[in-house]
Parts: sequence; C-alpha cells; structure tokens
Amino acid sequence: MNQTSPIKRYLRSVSQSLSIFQYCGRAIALVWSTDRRLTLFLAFLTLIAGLLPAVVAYVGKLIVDSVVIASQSKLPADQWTALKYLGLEALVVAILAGSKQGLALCQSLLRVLLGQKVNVLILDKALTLDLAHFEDSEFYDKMTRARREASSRPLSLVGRTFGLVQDSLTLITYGGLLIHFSVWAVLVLMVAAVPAFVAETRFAGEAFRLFRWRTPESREQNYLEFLIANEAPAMEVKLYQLGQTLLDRYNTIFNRLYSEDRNLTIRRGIWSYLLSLVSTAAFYLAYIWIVVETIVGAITLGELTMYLVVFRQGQNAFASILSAIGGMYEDSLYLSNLYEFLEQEIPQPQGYADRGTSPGDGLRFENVSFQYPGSEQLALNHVSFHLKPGEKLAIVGENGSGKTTLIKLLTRLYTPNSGRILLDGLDLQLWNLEILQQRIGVIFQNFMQYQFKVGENVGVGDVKYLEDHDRWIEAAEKGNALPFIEQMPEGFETRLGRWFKSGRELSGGQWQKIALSRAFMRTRADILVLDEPTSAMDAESEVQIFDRFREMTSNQMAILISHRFSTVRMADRILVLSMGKVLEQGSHEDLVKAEGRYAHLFALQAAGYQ
Ligand SMILES: Nc1ncnc2c1ncn2[C@@H]1O[C@H](COP(=O)(O)OP(=O)(O)OP(=O)(O)O)[C@@H](O)[C@H]1O
Repeated sequence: MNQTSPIKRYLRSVSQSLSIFQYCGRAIALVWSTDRRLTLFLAFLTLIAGLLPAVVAYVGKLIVDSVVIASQSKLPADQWTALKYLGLEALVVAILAGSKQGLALCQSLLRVLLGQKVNVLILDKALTLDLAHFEDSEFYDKMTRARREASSRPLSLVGRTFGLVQDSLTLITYGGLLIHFSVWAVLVLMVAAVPAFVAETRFAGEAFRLFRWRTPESREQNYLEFLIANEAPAMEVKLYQLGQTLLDRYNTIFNRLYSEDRNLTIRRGIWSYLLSLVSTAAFYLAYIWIVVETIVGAITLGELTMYLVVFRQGQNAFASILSAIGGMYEDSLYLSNLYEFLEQEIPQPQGYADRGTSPGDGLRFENVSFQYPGSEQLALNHVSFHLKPGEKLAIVGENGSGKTTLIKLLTRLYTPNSGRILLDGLDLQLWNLEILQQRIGVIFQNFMQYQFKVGENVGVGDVKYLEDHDRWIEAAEKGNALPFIEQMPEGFETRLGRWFKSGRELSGGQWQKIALSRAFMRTRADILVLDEPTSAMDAESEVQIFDRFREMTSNQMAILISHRFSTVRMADRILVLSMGKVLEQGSHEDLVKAEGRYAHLFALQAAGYQ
C-alpha cells in the first residue's frame, strides 16, 4: 500500500502551491520589455508602499510613548518631541498615499501598453500558422484561450506579484517589530497562515482546470452570439425564425457552466473562511498575550499601540496576500496557456529555390494523393496531369470530388501525402514559399468580402500594389467590375459592406466581379486559378469575361473550376474528377467523342437549354 506520511503530503501541497511563482518572472520580463522606465518606477513605489506601514506603526509607538512621558514630566521639550513625532507620522502617511496613487497610475498605463503587446504577440503568431492549424479544433481552442483576457491577465499577474511583494514586505517588517516581543509569537502566526494559503492555491487551480476544460463550450457560446447578433446570419435567423432556439441553446450552456461555477465558488468561500479563522485565532492568541504583558507592565503603552496597529494591518495585509495568491494562480495558468500557444512549434516552410530546374515545363501533378487530417477518405487519389505555360485547364466533377483540394495543394496550403507536384521541373516543397505563392493568383469560391474600400478590395490581390489606382482600374476592367464601380458615387473610394458607416453592400455577382478583378491584379503570376469564378454572374457578364479570357491570360496557365460547361468548353484541356480520382482528361472535343462521363454531363446541361 502506498503510504505517504501526512508531513510529506503536506510538504507536497506546499510545493505545488509554490509553483504559482513560476510564471511571475516571465510576467515581469514581459512588462520589463514593454516599458522599462514604468517597470522600474513600479518596483520602486512597491518598495516604498511595502516598507512605510511599519514606519507608521513605529512612529505611532513613539507618539504614544512621548505623550505618556510628556504628560508625566510636563516639560515643554517633551511636549515638543511628541508634536514632532506627530508631524513625522503625517509626512510618512502623505508619502505612503502618494506612492499608492503612483502605483495605480503606473499600472493603468502599463495595462494599455501590455495589452497591446500581448495581442500583437498572439496575432504575430497567428500569422505563422498553417491552414491546418485553423481547422484543428484543439489548436483553435488554445488560441481562443490565449486571446481571451490577453489584455488583462499579464498585467494582473504583475500587479499581484508586486502587490504580494509589497504586502510581504509589510508583513516582514511588522514581524521585525513583533520579534522584539517574542520570536514564538512570530512563528505561531506564520505556521497558522499556511493552511489558508494552501487552500487558496488549490481552489484557484481547480477553477483554472474548469476554465480550461470548458473552452469548447465558451466557443460555442461565442458562435451562438455571433449568429444572433451579426449582420451576415441575420437574414436566415429571421426568416427561419431561429432566434429563440439559438437563444435557448445559449442559455442552456450558460446554466450548466453557472451551476459548476456556483458549486466551486461556494466551496471555495466556505473553506477559505474556515481556514482563515485558524490564522485569526492565532492572531488573537498573540494579541491576548500582548495585552496581558501590557497589564503586568512588561511592555509600554506605546508598544501596545504599535502591536495593535501591527495586528490590525497585518491581518489586512495577510488577507490581501491570500486573495493575491488565489488570483495569481489563475493568472499564472493563463500565462502558461499563452506561452503554450506562443511556443507551439510551427514547422518552418522548407525550400529556398526561386526558380525551377527546367523553366517553361509548367505544372505537373504526379500521382498525387491527399487525405485531410482526421479524415478516413482520400480527398485526392493518384491524380496526374501536365499543364504547359499558356494552357488553360478546366476541372469538373461532382460536389466533394476534390477540385478545391487540388488547388489547396497547388498553393501549398496543404502538402500531399504521396506523389509530387512540380513547377518548372522542381517539387513545390523545394520552392521558397513566398516566391511560389507570388507566382499563383487564386480566387477561391468562398473568397473574402473585405469591409474595405472598393479599390483595396481589388488591390489585396497583390499587396505590393494595394494602393495603386491605375492597377485597380486595369484589374477591374478585366474582371468586368469597372462599369458598376464607376457608377458608385465615390467610385473606387466607396467602402464596401455594412460594418462601418456609409458602407455599401454589393450583390453576389458584383462581389464575384470584385474577386475576379482581385485575381487579375496578379499580372506577374504565371498560374491563375479561378474556383467557380462566374457562378453568381449574369450570362452576359460571363460571356464578356470569357470572350476575352484567352487574350487577358495569354502567357499564363489558368486553372478553372466550374460547373458551367459553357465556361469549361473553352479550356485546352478538361480534367474530370470523381471521388478524388481522374476519370478522364482531354479537350472538349476529345471528351465528347469519348462518350464518357463528361459527354453525358455536357449533354444533360445542353438539353436543359433546348
Ligand atoms: N478542411 C477539410 N477537412 C476535412 N475534409 C475536407 C476538408 N475540406 C474538404 N474536405 C473533404 O474533402 C473532399 C473534397 O472536397 P473539395 O472541397 O475538394 O470538393 P470540391 O470538388 O471542391 O466540391 P464542390 O464542388 O462542392 O466545391 C470532400 O469529401 C470534403 O468533405
């Protein structure tokens, strides 16, 4: 049987409790790197605010003793001494109040700076993440936990650490005063304080585990809030009358979380109270002892007054140390979370090549297979094709056949599980990622609708020319967006979307034209990928775009994904995908002649127009 002695268990609890201090250093380093002067000032003021209460208590003793002496001797010199001590106490109290005010000031300035710093650290890290990280719910939880409270927790930990130092200094100096009376009194007080300290840290740890465990629920709550109170889902929520159901779900989650919170809070409150009674009892035992010693005349009236202050204030300092520790544990655990996120290893993209081994070879897929993490099915299964510079490839296939996945692999958002993708004869993995991505212009079917100006919405296609007005016009012209942009009162300066004042909403087809123009910003790209580029456009716009498409992209390889065969047939080559496999490939004429799947689908669509 595993028998651990109560002393060992007790020591283990204490050492577990001491682990709260492990993140204090990191928090202080963070604050130090945010603003050195403010941190130094904070430390200096903490020192003053920690030491002065004992000085006040001691001067109090001097006042009482000198008053007793003066009242007995009636000498003006003694009376003057008493008044001088009084003046001294007033001065010390004024300095103490000043230092407390200064502390509050430093903290509120640091809070803003530190909040910004931590948010930037998190966002910087988020920029280095792979797409797969955003799709991994566990990792996403980590990021949500880190972002939540990012602006308040680090400073709160620093504030509490400094507060703890301040209160500990006060207690130590009080102890110094009390030690004159009896070493034993000091020892008894210290030992009596430990159970409350351990209980406090334990409950704080439990609270944190609860907080950590329930991140998925909190995220679901955030999501429900988004559905209920945002513009994008508002239309469906209203028309499908989903509002009340969503709100009920929101309340159910809250009620569950609340009942757990309530239980913990009540248990924590009761235990903290009971254990703090132990230390209060010890305080009062020592207090009785002092009173008795005064009655028998072993200590002076001044000393009694001083110990009275020491006990009253000491208890306050002790209580605030306890609550600081409770909070510090939660703060530390938050920080552990933050660092867990910030220090998560992100595999750095390998590959440094800026050109291929056989320039002009174009793009090759060689037996490429891919499975999404956590999925059992292959999304792409031994896909091979070759696209030469200037050629246009169309990909067709039923929903879920792997078309978009193919593009994600081409743009290196994911890496194939087997097979190779070569650009100009060189495996994509060996290319420098930035250079590779600059060579590819993509619009995805779920492209972003930025709540920016029209011009910027086009400009994001090539961030180097984000603000280049001439390029906007050129790209918008190719994307057939220019006519409606010119009709807007502020043209390219019009803000899009409804999030900001005077924003203008566009129709689905108009947004698609903006997105298409975005792809045409990439004049230097030699591969253009358009995933369902014209699905929301009217027939006339589509014809206009594709009539000129060859001429606009004459030197570029283009990959078009579309369910519209009017668009597809203009491609040099068509790839028919089904369940991740290439069923057939060839030109429109070849495939019609082959009378396979493509011919069947084409006939179906053509029949619809007759
Ligand atoms: N992020 C993802 N994680 C896991 N599986 C995914 C993910 N994205 C797509 N899939 C799965 O991979 C398969 C291929 O999806 P893909 O988006 O490539 O299809 P698609 O041909 O572009 O379809 P559509 O015509 O509907 O756009 C589908 O079975 C889909 O469920």
